[in-house]
Amino acid sequence: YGRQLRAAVVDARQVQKEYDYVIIGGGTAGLTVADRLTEDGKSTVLVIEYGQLSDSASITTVTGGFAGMNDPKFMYDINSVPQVNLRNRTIAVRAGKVVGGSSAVNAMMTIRGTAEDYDRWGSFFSKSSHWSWQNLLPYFKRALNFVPPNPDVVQSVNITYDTSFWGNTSGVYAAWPSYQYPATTAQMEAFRGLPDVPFVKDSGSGQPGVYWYPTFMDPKKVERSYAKTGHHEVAQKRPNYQLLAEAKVNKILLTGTTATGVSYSPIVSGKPNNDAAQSVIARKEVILAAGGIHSPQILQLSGIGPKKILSAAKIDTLVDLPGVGQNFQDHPMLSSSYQYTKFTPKPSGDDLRTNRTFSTWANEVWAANRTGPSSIATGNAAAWLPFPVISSRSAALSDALAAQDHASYLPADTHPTVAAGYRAQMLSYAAALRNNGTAFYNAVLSGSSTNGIIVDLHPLSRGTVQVDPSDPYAKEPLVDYRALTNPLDAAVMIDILKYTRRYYLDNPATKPWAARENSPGASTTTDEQWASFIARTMSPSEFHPVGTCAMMPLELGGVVDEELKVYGVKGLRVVDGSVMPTLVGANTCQTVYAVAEKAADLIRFGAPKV
Ligand SMILES: Cc1cc2nc3c(=O)[nH]c(=O)nc-3n(C[C@H](O)[C@H](O)[C@H](O)COP(=O)(O)OP(=O)(O)OC[C@H]3O[C@@H](n4cnc5c(N)ncnc54)[C@H](O)[C@@H]3O)c2cc1C
Repeated sequence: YGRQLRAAVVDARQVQKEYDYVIIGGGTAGLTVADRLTEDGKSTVLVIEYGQLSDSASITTVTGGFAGMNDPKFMYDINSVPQVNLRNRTIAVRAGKVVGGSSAVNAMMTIRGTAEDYDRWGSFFSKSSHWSWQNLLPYFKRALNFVPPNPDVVQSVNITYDTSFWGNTSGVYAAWPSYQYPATTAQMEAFRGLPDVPFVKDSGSGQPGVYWYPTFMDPKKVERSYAKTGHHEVAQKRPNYQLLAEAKVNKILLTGTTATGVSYSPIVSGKPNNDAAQSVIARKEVILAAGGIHSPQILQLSGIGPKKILSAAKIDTLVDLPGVGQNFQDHPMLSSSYQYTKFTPKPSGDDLRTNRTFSTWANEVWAANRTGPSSIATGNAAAWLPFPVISSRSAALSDALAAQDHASYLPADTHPTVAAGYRAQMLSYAAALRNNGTAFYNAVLSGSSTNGIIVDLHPLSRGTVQVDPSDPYAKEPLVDYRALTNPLDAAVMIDILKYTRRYYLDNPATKPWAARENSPGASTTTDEQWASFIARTMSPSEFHPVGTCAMMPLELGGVVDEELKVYGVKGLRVVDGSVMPTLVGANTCQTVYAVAEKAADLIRFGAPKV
């Protein structure tokens, strides 16, 4: 074999027999790791990605932030199993199927969790774990290239930031639109009308509060900045990097309990052609980076997972690993809705629809030099608040959570180690519910007279992602959020919704804007009514699937260790959102980049000495 590979983007016929590393999934994490591992110019890397390599405008467009996820070419087509506690509703499971993965289709909100979220991960191992806020901070800095907002925008809307939490070397940008609505600032300031709300100078500081945050955007091109532009396009200049797009990985090949390669089928006319299936050898490691939904599926298809699930699907169990596909988490989105009837701050997002002069100006400056309101994706301000700030019963809910029989809220046949891990997580959350280090409440500010999304940042229920026993290799996995199975989730969500009502209807700072509650409406007053509203309307997904290959100790149901190595298997790591043992109180993409940066160092240099 040669260290010098041929073209960087290859088709199945050009794939070599062997590489040092084979990466499954050319998404957010996979491309980040591939970029770092090829930096030395020597280690050969093949990335295998199901989706296509595309420059489609639905990926690159920043305006509005949702073009990618609305383009079915670039999305998996998966529906959850009916959710018993949500009136049997089925939920669309959204994940990107394209080079760049979900970073190509996400809403470009650039946020990290709080320090406590990352310290929690390490706490499941030991006090001296190298998974901590302090240890991840350098990787957050490496992960993104922060370009400050224009001084005129900073001045016009009072954006604050602190570059000490950011770096400027990555190919992936955290940048700012060239315009912000002053109405957004007014909505932020209106949180001062309620007690104890912290205001934070920079979104990267690891503190909860009300703050501005950037956009995954190339500030010169004013286009989406993501794993393809920031990592693939860097790595493809190197002779030791190759990407095979439009190929579906079927399974990881094991010799004994050592991962030695990968088998895949080229995609032809949109479908895997299994008659043309091939395999490729990984001399050093296989790196699984297929995301929170598909990484557990691929492990299970490879014979690594809970024996019971694998047997039901007629897959030979090579490594009985009970945690694979368990511990599934995503951020629930709540949907009460408000409308200000006398929204005075100007300009606001409404002006784009209702004010001819403003919208003409907006179109002109966008056409002339890609500036103005059309450079905004989904907005850049939100509130991320600890539970004691939003609820008067934080101590009571904390006590109730600690006292639960936790295992009784998991599926009946859950392995005792997985149940022990769940208990450890719930005890950590019980402490978090009564302190001010973890954000539970998220309200995105719209800059217009209607409200933005409302999110529960730390759900207590745990779902599952398993192979479909009826046809495990061909069908998408069975995704079950098991929404609201822990009854305290409803209690937390009720308090989130009540606080939202308070912000709009019972807040001296928003009073002059005369908000109207469109839903659920004034007749909803009792907790039973709120709970019914939640069951009818909430979505268990903000498209942030994590936890299904959890980095936890084996005795706590973990799938990977602190070096992200799969327990019981040699030569195999998981590096993507699925390794997060618990959700962070933030949209997940920035954390995935940081985890991938750290993983690349673990692979190259081994575990750090702490
Ligand atoms: C619609 C949407 C909106 C979002 N909005 C935001 C946001 O605004 N801000 C934010 O921070 N986060 C957001 N997220 C979440 C964030 O984008 C993800 O958490 C993150 O990108 C996940 O990275 P990953 O590496 O775990 O997986 P991905 O980036 O999804 O990568 C997995 C890759 O593996 C590939 N793959 C899967 N199975 C196979 C197989 N069998 N063979 C070959 N390849 C395979 C997939 O095609 C994909 O490219 C959003 C996500 C979505 C889907």
